[in-house]
Amino acid sequence: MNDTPVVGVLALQGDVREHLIALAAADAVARPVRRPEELAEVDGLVIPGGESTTISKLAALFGLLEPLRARVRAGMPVYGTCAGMIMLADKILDPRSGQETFGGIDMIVRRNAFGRQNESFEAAVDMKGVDGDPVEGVFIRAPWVESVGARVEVLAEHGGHIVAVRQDNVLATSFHPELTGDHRVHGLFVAMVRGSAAPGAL
Ligand SMILES: NC(=O)CC[C@H](N)C(=O)O
Repeated sequence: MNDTPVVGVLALQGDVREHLIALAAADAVARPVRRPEELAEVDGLVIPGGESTTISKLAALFGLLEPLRARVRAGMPVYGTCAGMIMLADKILDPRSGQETFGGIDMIVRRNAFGRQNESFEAAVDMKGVDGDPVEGVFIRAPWVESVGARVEVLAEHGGHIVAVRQDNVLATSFHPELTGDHRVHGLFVAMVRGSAAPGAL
């Protein structure tokens, strides 16, 4: 791949702009993705935080559910934050009726596990694959990971709960690095897109 990968941000709902800025700061060409034709043109994709039930509905409406599932299966690197993490789980513990995910990580997530909007918090999180100081984890109605399959690498925990994981080409965090101005997690993802951060090497 050339040195500057093109990384899309799924732009159906959620904090799209913040991810576009963080990806550009991490040396990717970043662009919003709303249509299957746009999905076909990116080397990697970020699924932002927002509301997973809304993202699920809009993805079906925009004809993106199947094309996106197919690209994840084909090995396209994908990174989901918060609602994006939920969208990448093979299973949701407490889904709304009809709520679908793209899947990609053999895990079960619990939505809103850390509490409601007014219980949002920040915490220092030590994350495997991110050198130096802990990352500032911003948790907003965040999910946690209840359980993972054998192929899932746990990258971070907070309060005894799994909050960052990777399975092969798919990365997910309960928290929102795009809101902190610290672009190291996006840097890790861009390295995955470039093919320079192999699974198990973190
Ligand atoms: N900040 C977020 O992305 C919140 C996620 C939200 N609780 C959901 O279930 O989708």
